[in-house]
Parts: sequence; structure tokens; C-alpha cells
Amino acid sequence: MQKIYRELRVDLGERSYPIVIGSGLMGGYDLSPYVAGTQVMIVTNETVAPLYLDSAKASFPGKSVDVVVLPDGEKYKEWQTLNRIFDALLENRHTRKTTIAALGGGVIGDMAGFAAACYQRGVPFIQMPTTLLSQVDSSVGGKTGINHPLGKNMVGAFHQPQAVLIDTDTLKTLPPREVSAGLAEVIKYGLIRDEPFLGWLEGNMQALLDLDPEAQAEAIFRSCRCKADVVALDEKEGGLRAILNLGHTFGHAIETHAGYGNWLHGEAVGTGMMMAADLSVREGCITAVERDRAVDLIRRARLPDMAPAGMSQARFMDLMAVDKKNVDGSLRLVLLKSLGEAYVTGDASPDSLRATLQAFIH
Ligand SMILES: NC(=O)c1ccc[n+]([C@@H]2O[C@H](COP(=O)([O-])OP(=O)(O)OC[C@H]3O[C@@H](n4cnc5c(N)ncnc54)[C@H](O)[C@@H]3O)[C@@H](O)[C@H]2O)c1
Ligand SMILES: O=C(O)C(=O)C[C@@H](O)[C@H](O)[C@H](O)COP(=O)(O)O
Ligand SMILES: [Zn+2]
Repeated sequence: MQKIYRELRVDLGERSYPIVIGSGLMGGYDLSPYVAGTQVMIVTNETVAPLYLDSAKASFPGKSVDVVVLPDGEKYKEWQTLNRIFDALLENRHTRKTTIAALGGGVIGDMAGFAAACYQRGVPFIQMPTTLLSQVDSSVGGKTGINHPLGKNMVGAFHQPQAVLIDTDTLKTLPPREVSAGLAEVIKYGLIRDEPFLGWLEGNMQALLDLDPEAQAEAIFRSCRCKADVVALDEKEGGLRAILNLGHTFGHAIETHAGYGNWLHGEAVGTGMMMAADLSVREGCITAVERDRAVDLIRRARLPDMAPAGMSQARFMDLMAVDKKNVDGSLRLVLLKSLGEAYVTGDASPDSLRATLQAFIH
């Protein structure tokens, strides 16, 4: 049975769109009003297709639906796999009126969105996220793209979806490690902009790990509301939006170092946020007690608390040098002014940064 928990809107003028959060929505919610023409191309992967493809198709009554099923994994967020989406679109004679629908986690969402930004110079797309991480973060805000061996998300475009459909039922099949990865981005919102949410998470972490549906829906709603607010204020990351990158300068370096293999994005961000909190203490912004509060919550979400074994300070510095936030060769980091308030700085002291890196490498 279809039950809508909350609806939100990302306010971007003519590019505004709804985020619908609820249960029974995959197949139970009619997305055809968001499809301009008659054709839909669902992009999904070999893990998600057997679980949700049939119900996803049912969300497009009256439309002609084609499907491309990609291999599963962060390592496939690259050119060759992206090209398979273009192959499928052309082989099936898709036009500028086609709508692409991303059915899966953030990897599928980022790639399908990027394909939509590029195909015939841009077609509409819809997000149907099925991981916690994609429901709280990647499906909202229009960042799309692929990785490069030398840097994370280095090739991409801003391209907003027409709608985001979040069916919380899909989380029932998500492996525990992926739940924890999603919780990293959830905790991020509390740290950067919403101290009361941080307190709520401290009280509800066990319920979230236990997949309590009410707790999940509330965490998704509060995360999406925070992201939608930030994106509406700064769509293309001219300033404020960079706070959504808390922990990502360190985290992306970890993912690139690991070859987009055994570290999940959320895991790298979890450790990266601990590092950012630690650096914030060394920079005199938050207290050690506040840092420990953040670290404890991230640990309680069952996320790793050290960098990958053998990853050196020099390797971190080298990989962080290509971060997209950097300006004129100088590193810019997101730090915490307090718990619930983040800021971007290019002035972190090199000594403090070295000390933080030293504390997390082994
Ligand atoms: N665009 C953005 O704003 C943004 C934000 C955050 C992260 N990202 C990107 O998102 C990606 C990470 O996304 P992710 O954490 O969703 O990883 P993912 O897309 O790799 O999905 C995680 C795993 O869960 C599987 N899966 C998906 N839904 C499932 C379900 N309901 N049941 C069982 N298994 C399921 C997938 O097949 C995959 O194996 C990274 O590439 C990251 O860079 C983008
Ligand atoms: O939406 C944003 O803006 C974010 O920074 C959200 C991040 O969680 C996400 O991982 C994003 O893909 C990172 O963007 P990037 O520009 O640093 O690649
Ligand atoms: Zn992220």
C-alpha cells in the first residue's frame, strides 16, 4: 500500500522539483506526469534490477520503457560504462524527448544523471534512489558525473532531476555496511547545519541501524530538507554549497587511493569527517569534547575511524591537491565552527593539517 511520509520541494525557479518520501512508492506512485514525451530509459544495475525493476517500470504507466542494466560497483563509474548508456539510448532510437530514470544507488544516479546531461545535449531525468546514501544525498541537488583514476567525480555536470522518488521500502534489502555508509552523510547534515538533528541522531542511532521504518523516514526527510535548503541557496557551489563537502577532501583522497574499490564512499566520508573535526580542534574552532561527540556518533554508525593501512601523509597531500574546492593551488577545507555549523577555509595551518593526518594514518 502506498503511504507518503513527507513531500519536499527543491526551490530552483524553473528547475524546481519535488522529493516524495514514503513507502510502497516504487510502482505505487505515478511518475508519468514528470515524463515529457512517451519514452523512458531506466538505468539500473545487475543487483538492483532483479529486486526493483518490475515495480519501477510500473511507475511509468502509458510510457514506453527501455532498460539498460550496468555492472555493479564504484569502479564502473567511468567512461566505458557511461558509454553503455549512450549505446542503449541510440540503439533504441531515443530522442531529445526521452526521460532517463536512475534506479539504484549513488553510482547509478551520478552516471545516469551525467548521461542525461550529455545525451543529445541534455534530456530530462528522474531519480529513483534505492540506497540510504542516495536517498539522503546523491539523488538531490543535481551533481552528476564519473570518476577519473586520478580524482573522484572529476568529470561531470550540474543537471537537476525532474523529480526524486524515495521508496523507503527498498532499504529493507540493503546490506548493513551500505546502511552505515548512508548514515555517514546523514550525520554530515547534523554536523554542518543542524545541531538539533545531531541530538536526534544520538538518540535514534540504534533504531536507524535496526532499520526502524519511522526513524529511517524521519532521517531521510531531515537530510533531504537540509540538502534542498543548501542547494536552493547555492545551486552550483559558488560558496555555501561547499559545506556539503565536509569530510570529502580527506574522503575522496581515501577513495582514489583505494582505487574506488574496497572503501565505500560513505565509509571514506565518515573517516574524513572525523579528520575534519580533529583539524577543527587544532585550528581552535571546536573543543576536544565536541570533536569526541562527533567521532563517537560516527563510530556508533559502525564506520571506520582510521585511514587505510599504509596510506601516507604524502599520499594524502598529493591526492588532496586535485580537490575541486582548491583555488590557485591552495587547499580549501570544510571545517566546523561549532557542532551544527561548518565553514570553508583556505587558511588551515600546515602544522595542524600534518598533525591531523598523523593521527589517522597507520
Ligand atoms: N551526486 C551527489 O550529490 C552525490 C552525493 C553523495 C554521493 N555521491 C556518489 O554516490 C556514490 C555512492 O552511492 P551509494 O552509497 O548509493 O553506492 P552504490 O550506488 O554503489 O550502491 C551501494 C550498493 O548497494 C546496492 N544496492 C542499491 N540499492 C540496493 C537495495 N535497495 N538493496 C540491496 N542492494 C542495493 C548497489 O548495487 C551497490 O552494490 C559514490 O559514487 C558517490 O561519489 C554523489
Ligand atoms: O551535493 C554536494 O554538493 C555534495 O558535496 C554532496 C557530497 O556528499 C557528494 O559526495 C558529492 O558528489 C561530492 O561532490 P564533489 O563536487 O566534491 O565531487
Ligand atoms: Zn558524499
